[in-house]
Amino acid sequence: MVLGLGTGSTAAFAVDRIGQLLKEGKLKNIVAVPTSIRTYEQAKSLGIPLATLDEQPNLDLAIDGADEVDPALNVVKGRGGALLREKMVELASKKFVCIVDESKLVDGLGGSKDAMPVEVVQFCWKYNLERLQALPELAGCKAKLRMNGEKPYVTDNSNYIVDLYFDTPIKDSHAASKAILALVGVVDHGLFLDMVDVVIIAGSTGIEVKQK
Ligand SMILES: O=C(CO)[C@H](O)[C@H](O)COP(=O)(O)O
Repeated sequence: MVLGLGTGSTAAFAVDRIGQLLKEGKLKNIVAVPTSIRTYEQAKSLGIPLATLDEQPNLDLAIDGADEVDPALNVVKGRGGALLREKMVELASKKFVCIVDESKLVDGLGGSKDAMPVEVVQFCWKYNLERLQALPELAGCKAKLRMNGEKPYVTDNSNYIVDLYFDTPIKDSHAASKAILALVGVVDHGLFLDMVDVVIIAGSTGIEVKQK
């Protein structure tokens, strides 16, 4: 089985568990494609056999966390900065499972008031930040360059991230996705639309599984 390994504090538990099952001999014949350098290092330290997307372009299953989940199982991802590799790996997977806790559930994407990330090239990032903020499809959003201390945060792909903040949920996330991707210099965004097959939600009363 070819497995996509997500990034973030929740996905890290899944990666640990996969490593443990391999060690105990309860899981065999898997190869995993990590979605970030962080996850690559974690998986390597656990002895999980690894490959790149170039080597394994057809994945059976990808497991990852998410920042927001709407009722149609569309999600926001990328507050951990790994959105581009996550989207590439998860789109290449036959099945994509998200694991979240109930705090991630929203009525509409952008509704948590926290960041919806957009990965942009470093060249004239400010120009693109202003163009993102001015898109009618993102009406009223505030855009901020993600920082790492005094310096801009740099992704595994050597790009910057512009975080978008909304007062109210995005009206039409498909239109927003299209408009963002039409800006030259934008690499990708954290709207993962029509991608998730299953969401496993941990809540105070137990586990709930939602599927498409
Ligand atoms: O998209 C991601 C990283 O780019 C993460 O999956 C997302 O931010 C959720 O992280 P966490 O499980 O730590 O809340």
